[in-house]
Amino acid sequence: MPHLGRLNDDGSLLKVEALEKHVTLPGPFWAKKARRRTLDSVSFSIFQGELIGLAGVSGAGKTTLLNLMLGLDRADAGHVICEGQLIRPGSARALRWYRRAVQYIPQDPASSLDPRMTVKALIREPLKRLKIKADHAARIDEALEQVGLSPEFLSRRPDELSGGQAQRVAIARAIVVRPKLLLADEPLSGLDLPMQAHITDVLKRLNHEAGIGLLLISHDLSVVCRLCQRTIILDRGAIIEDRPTPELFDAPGHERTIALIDAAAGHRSSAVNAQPFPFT
Ligand SMILES: Nc1ncnc2c1ncn2[C@@H]1O[C@H](COP(=O)(O)OP(=O)(O)OP(=O)(O)O)[C@@H](O)[C@H]1O
Repeated sequence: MPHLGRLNDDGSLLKVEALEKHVTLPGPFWAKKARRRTLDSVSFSIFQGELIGLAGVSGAGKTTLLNLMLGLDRADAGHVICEGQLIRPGSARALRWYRRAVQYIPQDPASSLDPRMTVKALIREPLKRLKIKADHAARIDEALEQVGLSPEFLSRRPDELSGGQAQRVAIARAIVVRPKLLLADEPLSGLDLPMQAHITDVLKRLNHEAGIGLLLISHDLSVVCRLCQRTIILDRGAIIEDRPTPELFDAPGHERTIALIDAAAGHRSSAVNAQPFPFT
């Protein structure tokens, strides 16, 4: 499929339209299996360069939605659309254009980085896999610099990296293909506060300087409010809020949002060297 570079009919880069997903619950082999709805008519659009937070408690359906948006799983109803094309599971070749446009940052970089590979080989790997014809060495240097790592890291292996350095390598691997959008699954979890602030700055800079959009998935609204202009709250598989972040914090429209804001404020106040919580 050629990379057409056009937008969806509503002007968005990525559109999620009335997505439904069910899971079949385990039970005795003779019984009719019960089904539970994990996504319920989920719709939203992501426009070029937007910084969006997708928040919800554990079990809200964030991972289920992410897997559909990445074309790793098939919806029971509804669509994911990018550049006017339906996104669904397919061969690596068929999805190559999409992987160039939309990249994924995993939750646990340490376990997603092949321990046998050097940082240089790890960052080069998506360029090779996606058959990107460019000066690979120059792209690798550029990506490393964008995440604030010096060239001395190129020869290191994952077990020679701290958690924050490994996360920056994971981000470098995602941006080396020059995507339009990053889908990041809890990218700050497991990092201390200074490193969280550093990675937040890296993601902000990528947005300002390279125009890369972000869908940041997190259960923690304190992370979302530092980075994202718009916040979507997912609750029991359905979107209950989709609003500008300051507005959501000023006047939350749902009791489940208030609970998430209270939890986020609690995280901040219990943290050493906590910075002021911007919207409370
Ligand atoms: N394979 C499965 N079998 C049964 N239930 C499942 C399966 N996968 C997901 N679920 C259920 O679907 C719901 C949504 O799960 P999902 O992992 O998408 O939530 P989440 O918001 O990502 O949670 P977390 O923040 O803990 O990762 C949960 O109730 C979960 O128990």
